[in-house]
Amino acid sequence: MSDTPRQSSSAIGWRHLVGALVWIAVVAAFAFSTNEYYAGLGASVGLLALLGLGMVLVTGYAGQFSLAVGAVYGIGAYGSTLLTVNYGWAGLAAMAVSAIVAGILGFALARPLFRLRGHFLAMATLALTEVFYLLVNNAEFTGGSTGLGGIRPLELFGFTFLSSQSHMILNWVVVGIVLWGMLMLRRGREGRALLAIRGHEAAAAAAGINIASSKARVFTASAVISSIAGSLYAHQVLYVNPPPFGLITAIEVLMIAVLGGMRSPWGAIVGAIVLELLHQLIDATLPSILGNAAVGAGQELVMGLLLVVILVLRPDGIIGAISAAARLGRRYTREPGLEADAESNAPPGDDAPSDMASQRRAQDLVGIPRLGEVVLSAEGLAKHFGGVTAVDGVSLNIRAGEVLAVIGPNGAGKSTLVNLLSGNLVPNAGSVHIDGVDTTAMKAHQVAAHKLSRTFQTPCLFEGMDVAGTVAVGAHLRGSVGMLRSSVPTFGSLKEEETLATEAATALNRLGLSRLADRDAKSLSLGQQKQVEIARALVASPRVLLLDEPCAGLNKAEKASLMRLLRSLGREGMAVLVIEHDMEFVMAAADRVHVLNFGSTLRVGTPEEVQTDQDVIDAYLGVAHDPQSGHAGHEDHMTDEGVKR
Ligand SMILES: Nc1ncnc2c1ncn2[C@@H]1O[C@H](COP(=O)(O)OP(=O)(O)OP(=O)(O)O)[C@@H](O)[C@H]1O
Repeated sequence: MSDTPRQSSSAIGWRHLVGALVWIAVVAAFAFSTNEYYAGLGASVGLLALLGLGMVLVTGYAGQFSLAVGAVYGIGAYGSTLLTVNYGWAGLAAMAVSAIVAGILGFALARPLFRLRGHFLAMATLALTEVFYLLVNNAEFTGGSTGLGGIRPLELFGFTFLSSQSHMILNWVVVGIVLWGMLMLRRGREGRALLAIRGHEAAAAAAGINIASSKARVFTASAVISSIAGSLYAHQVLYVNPPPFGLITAIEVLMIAVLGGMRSPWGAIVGAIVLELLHQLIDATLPSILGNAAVGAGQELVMGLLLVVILVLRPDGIIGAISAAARLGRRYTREPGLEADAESNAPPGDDAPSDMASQRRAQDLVGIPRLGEVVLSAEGLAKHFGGVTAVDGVSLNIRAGEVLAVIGPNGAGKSTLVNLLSGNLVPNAGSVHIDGVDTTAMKAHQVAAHKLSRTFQTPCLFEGMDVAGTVAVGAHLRGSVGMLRSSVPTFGSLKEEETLATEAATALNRLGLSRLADRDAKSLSLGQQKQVEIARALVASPRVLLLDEPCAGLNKAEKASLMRLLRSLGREGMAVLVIEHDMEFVMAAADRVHVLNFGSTLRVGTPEEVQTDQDVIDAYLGVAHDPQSGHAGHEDHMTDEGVKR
């Protein structure tokens, strides 16, 4: 199952309404058919599911491992408590203000926090939870370790939430709303952006996604959700003390998300329910095995072991396992021949409705420089990595309608040069201008907004995303729907989503990839992945296109089609820079060739001039240059094109 189901206006409507009614009916049926004790348990599981949803949002969607959940849960609980007990506020107003405070704090802390990665981020966010715990445990105004009581139950439209049944229904209605919002978010532009960030930050930034801003917004949203859970807790238990807001809760919520599956919001729901069932099972069986005294320690031991087993065997959790089984089922039930059909990949450009593509390009390129005008110019670019000078004073121009090939031996600085042009790296010296605008110090997403798109030497696709979703990420800057409008779709946001999906389909069609639209992009062959990246770059309608070794993994027919595609892009006025080791391709496709050696420019000229230049032959083409194979006499090698900054 792909993480990126697409959204259309038909996706919202009666099916969602029916889903909501079924959700409420099931929750109400459970609440009213059981006793106070189990309804109370159901209410607690609802709160844990809500906290799990917050974690899935920030960790599962955006890939940022945060354990700040204890602290924000506590902000909601203590905020509601203090405002209602000390100032006599109504519960709903206290809940709203606490959520706003948690959101503001989340937003303020997000930027410094998300400079950290992996376990450093986990440690820092865990420290936040611990600091909050120490604060409320020692401060006088929070009642210290004794806590605070006297909280009033929640009242809504004259109804007072007193019974466990009412708490359960309220909690699960809130869970349902957040679940729906998160499912909607995942289907839209902002959800795709988060999944792209999770998958590959450099590629996400190159597609125009503002990574820092997206992370800050998702952390804010997660803080608001956890804070609401805290407020609900306070108004249901009517007493708060520090223990529920510490380390143990953070780990329990992590356990829920891991058990259920981080990738889907359903994981939080399933994880919370299954974890509670496991608790019940252990409570029922452990005393007879270990004796009553060891039950607490035994619980923790069993849960810890379970966490390790899940992480080793099924890191995508129960929902991941269900999805894998469903995929397997689909494969067996699929009509014979369909799979083979999906495998067969028409060469790029062959099934492209060229008139449609040209029409779209013509629309997109209104107002851009005329053929031959300089679109991108770089002056004296230099980049050092410690003692290594990767690029040393390189200057170049790319003109509208031309294909400029950059060639040179391995390690000559070609990829570094592209990273400098695209904003993925900041130069130590020199400047870059696009359409006269100085983009030298801009970040990759800002450069992308100046109509520069790129592909990577090693395809940078996104885990769990299908081909259509991957390409739609490239259209990020063509849309404007933000997180809130993605989560609560409106007619306008759905319309925009349909437009982006159409744009992605057009780009896929142009590359001959339409039949692969539903396939997991990372499961494709290297050549197909390279083409998906080109489609992702093209859907942004760039003025400058940078291709890093696009021929790697392509067969002869696919290379010929790529050549045709480059020519047609040239005719449409795009400025193309292509790094390539395949000399036959370079000589046929390029208008000019820029030869790099040891980070410096060795020669610039037409393919014919460069091909016969003795310095170029000595440095790169060499005696081993084989016109049959078309490859220069140097071994290709792949480097990981991660975030190099
Ligand atoms: N992030 C980095 N840290 C340190 N050194 C780097 C980094 N990126 C590139 N280099 C070095 O800079 C030099 C140029 O590397 P670059 O990848 O730009 O060369 P290239 O011409 O693209 O090579 P290839 O054709 O093999 O891809 C190499 O010596 C490489 O080891």
